[in-house]
Amino acid sequence: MTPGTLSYSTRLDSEKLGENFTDLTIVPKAPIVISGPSGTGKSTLLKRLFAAHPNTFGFSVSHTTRLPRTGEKDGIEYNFVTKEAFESLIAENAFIERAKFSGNHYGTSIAAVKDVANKGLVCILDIEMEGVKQVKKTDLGAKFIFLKPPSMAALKARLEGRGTETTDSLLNRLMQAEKELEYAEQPGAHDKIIVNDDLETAFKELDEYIISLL
Ligand SMILES: Nc1ncnc2c1ncn2[C@@H]1O[C@H](COP(=O)(O)OP(=O)(O)OP(=O)(O)O)[C@@H](O)[C@H]1O
Repeated sequence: MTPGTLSYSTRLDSEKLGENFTDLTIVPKAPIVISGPSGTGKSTLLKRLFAAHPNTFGFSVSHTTRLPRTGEKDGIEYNFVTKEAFESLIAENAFIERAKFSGNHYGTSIAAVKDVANKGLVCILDIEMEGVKQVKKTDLGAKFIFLKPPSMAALKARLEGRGTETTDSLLNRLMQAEKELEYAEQPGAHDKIIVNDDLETAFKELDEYIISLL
């Protein structure tokens, strides 16, 4: 079955049976975790994946203490919260994973993951290395995909090209990238490693792998 066929028939079923319906025969029980250095292209590829398969996947909306970038909306890209609010959620054990990165807290709440499943969608978790390690400790049975940049030079160029980083945050992200790449080298760290060099090729590989899980 081609990905196109799958997407089309899923959309038809949804239209016939209700907005939130997804054919349970093609929905895995486990979330799919995608990680990789900041700037490697996770958001870019996931946007395409969601567009190619409407009514199939959902993001859990993470919490963060970092400030919204231009155009980002609360509750859409992230739940933007204060440090105090984030700490209260930690105390309530609300998170399945959380990490501090570039001076800011990020976290995925259990409620946010459940919200996705409650809509009949497969939860895609876009998280960083410490989060991956923490999800591995749970019994969610997640599948782990690592998105790798073709080189550190390409990663730096992408972060610079995105225009979102200061000199400091760029350096922090590149240092963190080295750690992520080192972790990804460990056998069994991820179920699938995809190099995002040519965007079309990387998308095809990601799409085919994910469809093979459904
Ligand atoms: N294959 C590619 N070739 C060239 N540029 C790319 C490629 N994939 C993504 N980019 C560009 O690289 C930049 C970073 O991509 P993106 O924001 O998707 O990364 P990310 O992994 O989601 O980062 P973060 O973890 O910081 O959110 C963007 O400007 C994007 O357009």
